[in-house]
Amino acid sequence: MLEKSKSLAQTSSDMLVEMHNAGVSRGGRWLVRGVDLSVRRGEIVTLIGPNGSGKSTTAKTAIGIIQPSEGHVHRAGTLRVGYVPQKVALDWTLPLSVERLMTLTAPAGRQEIRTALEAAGVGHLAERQVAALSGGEFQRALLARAMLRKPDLLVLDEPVQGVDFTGEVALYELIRDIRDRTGCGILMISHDLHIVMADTDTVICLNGHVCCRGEPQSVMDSPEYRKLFGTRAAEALALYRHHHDHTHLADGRVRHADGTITEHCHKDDGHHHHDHVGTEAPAKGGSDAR
Ligand SMILES: Nc1ncnc2c1ncn2[C@@H]1O[C@H](COP(=O)(O)OP(=O)(O)OP(=O)(O)O)[C@@H](O)[C@H]1O
Repeated sequence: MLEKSKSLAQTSSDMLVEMHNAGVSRGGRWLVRGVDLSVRRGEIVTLIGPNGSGKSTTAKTAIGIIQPSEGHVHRAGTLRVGYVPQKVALDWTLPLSVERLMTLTAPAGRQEIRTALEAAGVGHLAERQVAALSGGEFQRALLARAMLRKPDLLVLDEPVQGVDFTGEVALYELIRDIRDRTGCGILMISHDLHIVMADTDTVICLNGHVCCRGEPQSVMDSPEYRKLFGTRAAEALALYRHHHDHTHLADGRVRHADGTITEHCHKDDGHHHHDHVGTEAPAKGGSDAR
């Protein structure tokens, strides 16, 4: 198996990370395969997909925490990564202030910490115990910590987990502000199959492979949606739906719409007829079950 991960001077100066046909296998099983992905400076790329579809594995492979089992990952030579993982290992019974949380992974000066917390909208919580933070406040603190590294690439694994809808909209606005202010690229994993930030440049839907990709079109103008979530939410979020034209069998093989069964599927293998991205009616729907 090929194992390639390298920095290439030949990528354009804006290119932060590129994956070409990257796959990760463990114990004889492909966790994810055939991933093509790139994130440039100032770009927001969102990974969506059901649980276990390989989103975290893909993000970790992009930043070098995991080496690809096949394919290639190219990162800009001087790439600084800010990473907010899905799970943070904390002993919630121990006293830990927000300020101290900021220095658990790397040292940072007090002023620097204050500035980062202010920028994330939680400057007033520096002395607060982490266990006493709300879900949204905790995610903001983690974002502030990631920003301390002044990253070129910010990788956010489910940044709105445990956050209610209003908090989710506010967090997405903060993430967009961070991109606008710093010009960093953002690779984000969305916890929701259907809703992604309107500012996302590219949505990539994974299900062990790239099912489909494209731009989310922000057209949330249905009266029902606006009534439910408000006009502001409609401006901040976009709905992304897609159709599946194949089924993942229990043994890992793929049954296509035309009835054929293959070991794996790729978008150009001739079995797919309508991989696409579209903005549709706002009712949640579309299945991505294996
Ligand atoms: N080190 C590992 N060894 C074996 N299997 C693994 C390993 N890491 C992840 N997996 C499996 O790979 C699959 C993809 O996991 P991954 O965490 O990338 O999915 P995900 O899309 O991020 O899921 P979720 O939405 O639940 O967070 C899962 O079935 C998971 O159990």
